[in-house]
Amino acid sequence: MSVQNGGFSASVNAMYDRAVQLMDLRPGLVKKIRVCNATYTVRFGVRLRGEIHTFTGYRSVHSEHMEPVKGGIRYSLAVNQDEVEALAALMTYKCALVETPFGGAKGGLCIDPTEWEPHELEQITRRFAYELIKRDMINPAQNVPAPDMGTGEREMAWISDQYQRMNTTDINGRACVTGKPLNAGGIAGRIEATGRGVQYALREFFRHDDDVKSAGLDGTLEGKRIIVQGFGNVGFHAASFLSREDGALVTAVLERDGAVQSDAGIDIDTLHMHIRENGGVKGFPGATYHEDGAKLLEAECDILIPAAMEGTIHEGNAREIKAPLIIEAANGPITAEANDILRDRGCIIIPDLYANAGGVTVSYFEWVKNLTHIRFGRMERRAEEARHQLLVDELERLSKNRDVPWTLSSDFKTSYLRGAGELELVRSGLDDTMRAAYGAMREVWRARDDVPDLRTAAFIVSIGRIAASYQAKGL
Ligand SMILES: NC(=O)c1ccc[n+]([C@@H]2O[C@H](COP(=O)([O-])OP(=O)(O)OC[C@H]3O[C@@H](n4cnc5c(N)ncnc54)[C@H](O)[C@@H]3O)[C@@H](O)[C@H]2O)c1
Repeated sequence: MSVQNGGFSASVNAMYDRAVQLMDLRPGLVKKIRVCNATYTVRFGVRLRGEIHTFTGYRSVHSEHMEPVKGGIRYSLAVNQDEVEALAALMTYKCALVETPFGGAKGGLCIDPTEWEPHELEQITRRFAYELIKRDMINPAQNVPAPDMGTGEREMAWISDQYQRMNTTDINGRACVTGKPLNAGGIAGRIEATGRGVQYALREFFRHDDDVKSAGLDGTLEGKRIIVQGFGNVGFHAASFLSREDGALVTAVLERDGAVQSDAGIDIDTLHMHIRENGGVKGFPGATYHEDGAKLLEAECDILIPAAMEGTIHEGNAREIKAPLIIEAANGPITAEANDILRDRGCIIIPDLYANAGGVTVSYFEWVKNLTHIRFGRMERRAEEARHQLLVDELERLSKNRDVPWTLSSDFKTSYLRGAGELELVRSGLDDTMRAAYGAMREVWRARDDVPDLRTAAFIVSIGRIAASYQAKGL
């Protein structure tokens, strides 16, 4: 694991401790919120290629102040207990910040998914899910996973199906996991939700001139030079939306096998295709290849988007980073030590708790959709249409009256009656969530001289809400 000085959990806890020092909370509650409630380790065997292979997996529950608990399942050889516990803690704080009614959890399996064929991965995933389901560590009311590094909608479909086979009478079975394909109970816009959320977070930041000036920048996202580390689900979608829809210029992309750089901007879709066909960025035409990809974290740019994994910006390279604005699309990409070095140099960091909350926000919509058993948007559309129809009829009746000097245009009617489809509802719900959470975080940051950065402000908002939830329950 690349997080330095004591591990990922220590880094998250250091950030937590800084925030609680600025709050008025009882010491017992401070400790209760910080500790990880439970971590389950499972070792299981699967017969593959004529051999029994033993795998190690984890499911960690950080906080059950709200249930179900929520958090992705990661497939990576680097997965370990400290990592899942840190990620579970971040889920607790993230859910509170964006007001999704979940506690925090995370899971992981020590595996390199590229080493296995899809049918083998299915066997492994179903067996891992079986181990967790039989202990209620996957359950629509208690513990709801989602995709993370190395997993996607395919794995979520297998997990959902495994749960439903083992719980045939649970009518809410599909809600046991989110991030499923659309035809298996998923929701429009979930795959790209985290990248979309990064885009909405940056748009919100650029709506506040003071904040933009604090980073030494000006204007809008148009023409801003962006460097992206990690071109997976989150990094690719964020880069794609920001370049296609906001006019930003992605000048470098860093991947496992190196980095590609072009001051004229990289075509995101072409690079995506190149990586699919070649397994890495090397050989991408029209851009300079650098074997030491991580070195490009230090290149000149306006916005740096670490979207790979934790701890890639640490004490060892933080002084060399030139980006005035960093948005943490990954979880924990900046260690606690690096955070302070960067802040002291004037860099503004939009923290992970907020920046990558798009995934869990849209997962919440998917969970609600599964529990209601109705396509998101369908009810709303009918109700809205009926309401609008009444209004339109009334206005039309009035307009026929000679005393009223105007008539309704057909454009007005069309747009008023269009209603909202699932994707529109998901996007507007996500946008609303990202704006509200930024507002809450920013208010604390700007109102208090003792709050040094957006991250501390985010923790203060989130811990305050978790504390209120525990207190309301009478703990
Ligand atoms: N998928 C989600 O919905 C979601 C939601 C919230 C947060 N996150 C976080 O975002 C990060 C990325 O997740 P993802 O789902 O996009 O994973 P992914 O597996 O789809 O993509 C990760 C990408 O990063 C690359 N990578 C890994 N290590 C690297 C390194 N050291 N340098 C450069 N590139 C590297 C991988 O090759 C891969 O392309 C993780 O920290 C994850 O916890 C993901």
